[in-house]
Order: sequence, then structure tokens, then C-alpha cells
Amino acid sequence: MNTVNHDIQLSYLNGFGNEHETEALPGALPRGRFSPQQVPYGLYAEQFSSTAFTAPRAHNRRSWLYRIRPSVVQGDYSPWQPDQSRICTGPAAHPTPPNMLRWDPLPLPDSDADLIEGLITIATCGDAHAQHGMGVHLYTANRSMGQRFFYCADGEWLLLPQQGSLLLRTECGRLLVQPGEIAVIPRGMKFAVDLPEGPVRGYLCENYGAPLTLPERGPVGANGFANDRDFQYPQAAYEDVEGDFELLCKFAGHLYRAEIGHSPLDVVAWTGNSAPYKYDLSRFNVMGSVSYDHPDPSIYTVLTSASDTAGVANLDFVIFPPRWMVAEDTFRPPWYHRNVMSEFMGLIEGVYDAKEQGFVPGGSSLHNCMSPHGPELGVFEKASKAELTPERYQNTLAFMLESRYLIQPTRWALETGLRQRDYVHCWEGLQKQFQP
Ligand SMILES: O=C(O)Cc1cc(O)ccc1O
Ligand SMILES: [Fe+2]
Repeated sequence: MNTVNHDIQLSYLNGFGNEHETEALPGALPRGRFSPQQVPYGLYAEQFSSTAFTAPRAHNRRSWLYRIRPSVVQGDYSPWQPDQSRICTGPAAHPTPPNMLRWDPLPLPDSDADLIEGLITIATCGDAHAQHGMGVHLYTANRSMGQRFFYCADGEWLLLPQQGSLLLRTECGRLLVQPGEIAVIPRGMKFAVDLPEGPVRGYLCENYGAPLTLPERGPVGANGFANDRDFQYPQAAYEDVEGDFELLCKFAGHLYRAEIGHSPLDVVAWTGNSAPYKYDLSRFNVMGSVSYDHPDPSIYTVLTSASDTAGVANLDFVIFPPRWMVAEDTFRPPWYHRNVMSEFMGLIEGVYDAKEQGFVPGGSSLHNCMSPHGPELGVFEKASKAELTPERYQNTLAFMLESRYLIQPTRWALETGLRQRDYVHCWEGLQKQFQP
């Protein structure tokens, strides 16, 4: 069997949301219909729907999977026994303080943990049962999942590796994802995460709402931001293997376990537009001001999940990548601001321009609805006096998960020693400089 071959060179199918088609055996994919009376090679046909059957064509996401056994061939679910108290799902029942919050990175695990065992929720927003909002988790792991398989019924997973690469073995095939890249796994898709290079750390956004999609470009035109062609989908690859395996599932905020006598990654061919994908963030075509003023960060939106109100996102995934700053007569870092939207941030590498100290790779910050924030004292002083020659921001890759829903830090996040209790002091020295 072919569970894990880390040396394998993976090739991908390109194009965001295309009606992709791929087969691991010649002729495995039925032609001209989705559900023939008999599928080639004795495979079973199974439709995998990520949107309602009746969703408008432009939003409809579904794939047809041709597999060795249909997904119904599995054991009954019972609660997963290990302690699950570190994994939380919105809505949270405890109070949410308006404080500006920041955390140091999670240390790598000192005992064996795979990615599911190493998950810890830092914040949630909205309500998973109502299918809006998100969970923000941090992960660390030092062991491959191997023959433990998983799917999340509560949301789509956006994985942001910060250290170490992930080999995602999914029903649709394999994706190798490294820091600086992201991967998105549709709600409900079964997968296992292996660690080809050892210990890993990263962020995980569990999107309870509408599937992530590319934002509109408006007057920018037909190109730019994240270009559709740079999103990569797996080629079909199947595991034909039997044994005493387990299938974990996150459903309505709890983890369940079912026994399964075979690898559920047994899809030999698939076609459709709902599948996992990856994207190299360095491909992002950055737009910015070439005259004056610091633009809104929405120009850096990679992917967005709509809410029911146009222009008000359930979730925007935004990055702050290397780029040139040329704006004249402008305070170039982010302005001081208060925002109706709530902002969770992480740092993949380097230094973020608004916070040169204390916000470190693997760390996190949260500026909730209407909580004030902006450059720390040192950045303000420097940027107010800097000579405004063109400057390349490099060695930097921060991201933001911005939501219309209040982002509620978990109890763990509020109580952990990783929380920087002195965070607010980074603005303390901003003096009155009023000269009437
Ligand atoms: O708060 C932050 O650091 C994120 C952010 C960056 C920016 O350039 C403008 C607004 C904004 O919220
Ligand atoms: Fe902000």
C-alpha cells in the first residue's frame, strides 16, 4: 500500500474552484454522467456537497468521488476518550473581555502528539451550529497521524503552517504544505496529517461559515491579489489498505471516534470543485498606495467567506507580505484605529511593521470589536520622523483573520502563561504632543 511516501514529488491541478477531474487509474472516472449503473473498476460513486444542492451555480461546491468503499462502511461513533477540553467551539459561554490581547508562541510538544492531539483553541466567534463564525486553533505536533483519520463537520479548515511542513493525505489526494503556504480542507473531507520533516507548529482557522472564496477585484480589473491559477488541488491518489484504523470526527463541538477497517482515503478518481487546495502566499500580487496614505488592509485579502450581509465578511483571511512602501507625506504603518470588525493576527515569519517587539513568529494577537490598537510607541516615533524614500518591507509575513463576529478568547487563552499581560503597555509612552 502507499500510505506515506515522503520522497514523492507531488504534482497538482491548478485553478481555484475549477471543475477539476483526476483519476489514479486510467478510465476510472466515469465519462458523460456522474452515476453510471456500474462504475469502472467496481468503484462506488459518492457525491460530496459543500454547499446546499440548490446554492446558486456561482457558489455551488460539490465533487463526485469514485471510491473503493462508500463512506457508510464504518463503525458507529462514540465520544473520543482523550481529554478534549483544549478544543473549543463557538459560541463560548464565558464573558469576553474587550482587552487588547497578545500571546507568545506555543512551545513544541514534549511528549508524542499528532496534529489532532496537539490542537488547542485560542478563540472562537459566531456559532458553529448556525454555521457562521470561526474557531482559531493553534497546533503543535511531532507525530504523523498515520492510520488515524479525521474530518471536521463543524467547518472548513484553513491551515497556516508556521514551522515544519505538513503532508496532507486527503480523500482527493495529497498536498505538501510548507510555512509560507496555506491549505484549505473542505468541511467533512477525510484526511490525515503526516509530518515529513519532524515537529510542526502553526495556526488553524476552522471556518464555520460559507466556504472561503476569492474576493472580487472591483476596479483593479481582471488580475491581481491572489490569482486563481495559483491555487493547487491534489491529483487523485488512493490507499487500498485494511486494518484496525480509527476515524475521528469533530461534530457540534465534540470529537467522536468510529472504528474503520480500511483507509477511508480510497478515492481512485474524482471530479468537481469541492476539494482541498493549497496556495503559496508569495504568489500574492500585492496592491498598494503609490501616492499617499495607508490603505485599508482589505487590499491584502487572500480569501473571504461571505456572511448574509454584502461586504461584511464572516471571515476575511488577509496577509501582510513583503512589499514596497512608497507613499509620500504619509504615516506609513497602520494607523491607530477602532474597528467594528474583530481582528485576530498571527505571524508566520519576520517582523510585523506595527509591532517590532513582542509580536513574534508563532505568536498571536487579538483586537476585538471597537478595541483601539495600532503601532507601538517605538514604531510611532520612528515612522513619524522617517525619511520617506521607497522602502522594501522584507522578512515579514503576518496574517489577519477578520470577522464581523466578536472573537471570544477561550478560557485557556485568557489564563495561559503565554498571554502577555503587559501588552497594553506597548502604547503607554505615547505622550501628549499637542501644541495649540
Ligand atoms: O491592526 C492591524 O495591525 C491590522 C491592520 C493593518 C493595517 O495595515 C490596517 C488596518 C489593520 O487593522
Ligand atoms: Fe487593526
